[in-house]
Amino acid sequence: EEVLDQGAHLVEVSDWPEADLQLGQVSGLALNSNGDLIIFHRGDHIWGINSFNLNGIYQQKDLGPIQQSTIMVVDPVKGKVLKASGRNMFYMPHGITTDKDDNYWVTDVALHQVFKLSSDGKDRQLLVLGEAFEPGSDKKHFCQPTDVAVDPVTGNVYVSDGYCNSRILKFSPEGKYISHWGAGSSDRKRRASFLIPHSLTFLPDKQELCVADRDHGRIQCFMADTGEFVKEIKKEQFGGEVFAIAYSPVQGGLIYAVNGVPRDGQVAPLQGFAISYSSKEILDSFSPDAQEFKLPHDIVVTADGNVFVGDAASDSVMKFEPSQKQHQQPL
Ligand SMILES: O=C(N[C@@H](O)C(=O)O)c1ccccc1
Repeated sequence: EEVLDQGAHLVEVSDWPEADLQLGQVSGLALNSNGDLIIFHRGDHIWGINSFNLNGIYQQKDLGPIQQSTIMVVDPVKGKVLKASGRNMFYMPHGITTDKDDNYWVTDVALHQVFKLSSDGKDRQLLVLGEAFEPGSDKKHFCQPTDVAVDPVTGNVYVSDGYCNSRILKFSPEGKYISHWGAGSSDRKRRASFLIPHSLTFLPDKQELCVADRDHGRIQCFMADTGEFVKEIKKEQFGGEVFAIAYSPVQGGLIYAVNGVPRDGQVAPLQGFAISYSSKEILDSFSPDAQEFKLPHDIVVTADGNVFVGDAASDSVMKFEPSQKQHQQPL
């Protein structure tokens, strides 16, 4: 179907950021309650074909943790660095999210752990889930966990686990295991099956959790409370891979997504999408005008409709802002 010609079209803000942010592979993006952009990146560590063995065991432990600041707080208007932290803690950063108290929740796919960190610049570990460097699939182990989402009302914590487990786990605010669905869940009602649950976003106005089911090239949404399946959004334009999603409660709910290149070759252009949650229609698609997307890896949307995309291959973050289509240059 055509991209519906209504409302705004997202265009790249080509002069953002003003300064070079000295980023490594950008794996995760988040926003804090002040609207600042939080960037989670890998400094000089690179996820390559030799980073893990076939059992998901990290092979480069002897490199030690990343020395650079892996957590950058950046102002959304100019792209200036406001705060930098996260040194000497991580081996292979992946997902980052904030909770209603502005704590950071991050995943590290080499440590196979989830951390709740203070955002005062001291990175105090307020909660740690999983066992360092020990992959597993029980209630106390993850295998390359990819992302975290936190329900702002209940404080419940959802973890997408991950490259080598294909399940979603639900924990209490204090980190007590509650339930899980996807692989390994016996509960018939929750017969979900994921192929790299890669990104999570919480829908606060619907009390739902949506998952980027990456290699199935689809978005699946569930009741956050029960894990019950609600809906699936799968589009030809995704080309078989959905890497990341974000949500804005405007216009009845908009889901933003970025796609990726499937293992057996590119079948669709790399781009971002704005999708109506209710109609599942693609309302807008967007991509950078100067450089192409290479590995769009995470996406966030601000309260005023600006979108940031982190790219894990071009080591960059790109900003997009809504511009009314009507004022576009005539073709
Ligand atoms: O998925 C991969 N990477 C990205 O998702 C990421 O960097 O998080 C990957 C898989 C195999 C080898 C190399 C990279």
